[in-house]
Amino acid sequence: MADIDRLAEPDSVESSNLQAWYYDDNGEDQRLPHRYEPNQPASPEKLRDLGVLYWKLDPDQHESDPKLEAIRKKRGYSYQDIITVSPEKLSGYHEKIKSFFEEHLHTDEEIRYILEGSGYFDVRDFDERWIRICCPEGTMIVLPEGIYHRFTLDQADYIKAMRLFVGEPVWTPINRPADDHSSRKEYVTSFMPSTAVTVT
Ligand SMILES: CSCCC(=O)/C(O)=C/O
Ligand SMILES: [Fe+2]
Repeated sequence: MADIDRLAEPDSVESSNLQAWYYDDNGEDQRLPHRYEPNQPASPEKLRDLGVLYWKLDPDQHESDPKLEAIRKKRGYSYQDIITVSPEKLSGYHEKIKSFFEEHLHTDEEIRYILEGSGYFDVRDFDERWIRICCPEGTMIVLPEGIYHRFTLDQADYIKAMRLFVGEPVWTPINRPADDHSSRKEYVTSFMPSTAVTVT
């Protein structure tokens, strides 16, 4: 395997230290962890099967990180910017926070690299359960095109994230229901267990 391919490999199921769990929809503040009692962890295999990729990177090096550079090159991420989500830093904070937490999909991957602070991405599995993915500083996460998901800050109310994209960015969320959207159909074909083709 070439160096760039090795460097750009997502964290493996075995090496993963990402924390994810099934979301207890108990009506409390969305920024709380919403863990069941006892907790119901979601395995790295489960996230892999849903098409979620992630890497643990060093945010102090984000301006000259060979691993980030390899990921960017390998996956064609030609665009990047930085977004800070906090009541003080983001104009239209309340509307944006509300829209991030509406269940939606995108017509492209959603790629975020958490440089400071933390938050939660929730992804829907095929049993209609939410899986909450904890994203502390240093997490780079890729949600595949067409996956239903949402985002919330945690109680610290602060995240600074790099957004990456292939080509000209399109941030527009497509709210659920979007089952007939081509991106959703493609996602279902690729990842739903009864339709996905498994490569052995
Ligand atoms: C962590 S960046 C803010 C969330 C966001 O940009 C988005 O599109 C959520 O789905
Ligand atoms: Fe999104």
